Amino acid sequence: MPLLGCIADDFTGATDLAAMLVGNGMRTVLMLGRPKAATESPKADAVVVALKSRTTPAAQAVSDSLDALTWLRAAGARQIVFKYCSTFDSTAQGNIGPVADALAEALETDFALVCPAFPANGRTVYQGHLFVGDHLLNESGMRDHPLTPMRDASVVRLLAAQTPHRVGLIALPVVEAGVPAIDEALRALRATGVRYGVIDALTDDHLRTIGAAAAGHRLITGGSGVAMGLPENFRRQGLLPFRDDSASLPKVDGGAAVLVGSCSQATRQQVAQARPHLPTLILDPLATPEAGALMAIARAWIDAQPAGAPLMIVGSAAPEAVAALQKRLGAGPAGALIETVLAGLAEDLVERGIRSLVVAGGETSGAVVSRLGITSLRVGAEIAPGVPWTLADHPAGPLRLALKSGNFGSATFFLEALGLPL
Ligand SMILES: Nc1ncnc2c1ncn2[C@@H]1O[C@H](COP(=O)(O)OP(=O)(O)O)[C@@H](O)[C@H]1O
Ligand SMILES: O=C(O)[C@@H](O)C(=O)COP(=O)(O)O
Repeated sequence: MPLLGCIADDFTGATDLAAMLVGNGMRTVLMLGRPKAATESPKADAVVVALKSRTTPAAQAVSDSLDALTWLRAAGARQIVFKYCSTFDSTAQGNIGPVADALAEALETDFALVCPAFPANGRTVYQGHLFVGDHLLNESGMRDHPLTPMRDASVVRLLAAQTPHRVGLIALPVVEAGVPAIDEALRALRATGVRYGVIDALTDDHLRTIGAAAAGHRLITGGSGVAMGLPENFRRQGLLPFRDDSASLPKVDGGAAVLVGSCSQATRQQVAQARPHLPTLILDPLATPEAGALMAIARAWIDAQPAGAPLMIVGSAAPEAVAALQKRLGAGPAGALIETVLAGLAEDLVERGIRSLVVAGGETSGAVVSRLGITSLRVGAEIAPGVPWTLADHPAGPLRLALKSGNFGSATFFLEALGLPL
């Protein structure tokens, strides 16, 4: 019976969180999409349900999240984590606020922490402001995200625009003063009717303290960083044994491919580094803005590549090219076009014997995994912080998948993932 139940708003975010839990000694199963009511509870210490609810209409995101919550509670989860992006990816309407509101109400709690910090990947929160490396969120590449452009760095303000409830701040000195000081600050916030406490965190030590302070919380919201300290709470209660076997996965034979849908600066750098080492197709959706025709071009290219050699297919582009396609098709349809094409190509590649797929982009990963009909993943060791290899059952045989958040990984990530010389 799982101790911890998690609801992630996209698929890469779910693998990130699962990697964090595995790395901290919890056996973790990842369920892709809303589990059917009759789905048996997996034998795991933690279950992460991966939704594609970050950019769906808010009502859909709420209903999917509530369904996941119902299933997780029936499975026995004692505490719930709502995982969103460490860059707080959302729009002015949601979906973080509406989903958090609905989960809090269903769990009958009047308070939840809001902790997007993930220092291992450069996300820190100070005075409630989110930094990506040494830039404020709104001055980072997230400013130009195709679906969720982030134009403010104040997490308090961003969340306040998405919920009718009050949002407060637990500032760094309180976190540094330790668990009793955090408890005291939370009591004070609750007493004034604050529903959400954005909490500062700059280091893993801060996250572990925050995790300890959240031991009794029914609902915790944040990036994967906030989960770092949670396994220890269960260990302290004698509910979780020490485990050191959580990350090993069996070997998988077959070819490898990289599919890129993320337009983030980090991913575009990774493409630039990998391109000289990998046969690469850069899709041109502006020239061919139709899924069937774009796929036909890509299929012909795939068929012309040497059998067994790893390859890379790139749908993403620089901000000007993204803006041009969005102007022509609309932002939603432009994103859907690239997602549809990459997901269709993933299916083709698996048919052609590819067994390891590296997919860059959260929405893109969701589209690929859904198209492949995969419903659960075993989570293995990390290639880079927040990006583990995972193993999936597929009718063609076991598949290795690395679902990479657009922003994660060093410039050589694709080469590292494929085991190519750097
Ligand atoms: N050339 C392009 N023009 C417009 N949208 C694109 C282009 N390439 C990719 N996209 C879309 O951008 C979105 C990127 O989001 P996502 O896959 O979640 O990446 P990230 O992890 O960086 O957020 C996807 O919907 C993808 O289809
Ligand atoms: O928290 C994070 O940064 C990631 O886990 C995440 O959610 C990734 O989202 P994408 O950047 O859309 O892949």
